[in-house]
Amino acid sequence: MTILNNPFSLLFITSISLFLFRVILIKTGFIFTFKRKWHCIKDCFHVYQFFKVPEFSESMQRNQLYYKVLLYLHSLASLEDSDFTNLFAGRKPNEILLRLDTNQIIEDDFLGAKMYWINQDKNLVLKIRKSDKRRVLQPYLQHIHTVFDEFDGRKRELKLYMNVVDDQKGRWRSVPFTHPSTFETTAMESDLKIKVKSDLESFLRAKQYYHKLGRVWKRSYLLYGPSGTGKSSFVAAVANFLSYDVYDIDLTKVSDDSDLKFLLLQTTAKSVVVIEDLDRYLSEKSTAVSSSGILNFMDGILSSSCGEERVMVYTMNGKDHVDPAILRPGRIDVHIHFPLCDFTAFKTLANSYLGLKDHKLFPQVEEIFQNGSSLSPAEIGELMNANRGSPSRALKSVINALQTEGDGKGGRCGRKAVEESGEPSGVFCTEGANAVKEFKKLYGLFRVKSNRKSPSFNLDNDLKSGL
Ligand SMILES: Nc1ncnc2c1ncn2[C@@H]1O[C@H](COP(=O)(O)OP(=O)(O)OP(=O)(O)O)[C@@H](O)[C@H]1O
Ligand SMILES: [Mg+2]
Repeated sequence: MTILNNPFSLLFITSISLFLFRVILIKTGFIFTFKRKWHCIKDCFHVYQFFKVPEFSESMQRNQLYYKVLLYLHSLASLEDSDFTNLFAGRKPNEILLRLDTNQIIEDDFLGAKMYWINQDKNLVLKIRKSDKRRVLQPYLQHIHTVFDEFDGRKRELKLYMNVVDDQKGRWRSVPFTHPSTFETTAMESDLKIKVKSDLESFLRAKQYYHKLGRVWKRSYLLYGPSGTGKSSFVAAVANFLSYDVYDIDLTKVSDDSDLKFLLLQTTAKSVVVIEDLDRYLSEKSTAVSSSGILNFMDGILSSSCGEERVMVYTMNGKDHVDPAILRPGRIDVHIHFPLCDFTAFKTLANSYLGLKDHKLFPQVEEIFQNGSSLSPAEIGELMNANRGSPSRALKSVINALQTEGDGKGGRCGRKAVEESGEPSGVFCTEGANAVKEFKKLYGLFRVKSNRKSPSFNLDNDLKSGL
């Protein structure tokens, strides 16, 4: 009693009690529970309005706003305060990304109003006080657009989408697209490279132009040529050049023509949609999609509603056995031939793989190429890679491989030429030939060997610089 009568003791006990109470509040999470209850009580005195942003529209098209909002929410600091957050490894070393989990609520402040986002399965729901709605809703949505555009302006993380079978959450699965191929690393005629780049650049700027013409804002390319000539690498270079995502369609996983349409519907703008080895699918009939299904995919009415701002790419080993309807003028905008390696392509490869701009063996290589080439850039690149420790050895092994792997006649004749020149190249000759054979086995290159003598890259259709 005497202690309680003493004001100093009383003050001391009160301070200790308050301190302990604070510690309990903070350490136990009681304060969070209290805050939550308080919110519930406050909610009873406000009327809220809800706005749903679904991932897909009624016609199963992807809703761009959904992705914009999701990206915006992932940029908010308050994401860390959500009860349950997913953690993912980022692209940079040691980078960790936070991602909202389903049924979690994230808070945002805008112009003094509280905005709540609820992540439901395939929907994002905005909860906002009715009294704030008229004042803040429009500016808030505009703010989300601006943040997204700023983010998109910086180099965004590209994605590679692949179609899967029987998936409940949509037909596309994505992984980060990290293919390093660029136009600089692709060996092709420099004139052609410049034309393709300017065609893509003018396509990017031509939205109004296409619409004035009543055309869908898309551009399609057919890449054809033997295996290992850089068709797939070219697709990656296009995607990196445009900063577009890639949708790679595996036709064996498409159940019928309408399924193919459905897949196209689910692609997003700013993307490269690719069908690789189209000729093989059609000739082997390894897909349930018909030729007319492919034609509809290429230019069907569907593309007018969801084909905007897309680059479509089809690759083939050769055009010979393909339905002429697919190749008819006007259907695919640009045809690009990918030939076997020529001297120009060789020099680009030597520069990339060996850091060589010139070498005393170059004239010899050029002479061999003048008789026609028998190897693809992939094969020559692999020989250079295997001998990258010694540029001279790499070049000799390329020379020997070109001579040995020539069309029989070229092989014998070439080897003789080397032997006559007194070069100690017998070893390289065998090594080169074996290396190429091994490489061919590895990459399944023993298949089609058509178009062996393909003198240069060419565009079947002139690229229209006006577009
Ligand atoms: N023109 C080229 N320039 C630079 N590298 C090339 C070129 N062609 C092929 N390569 C190299 O060879 C490898 C295989 O090339 P790629 O997969 O692009 O060939 P492809 O034409 O798509 O073959 P396929 O018809 O078998 O699919 C790649 O790793 C690439 O680096
Ligand atoms: Mg390929």
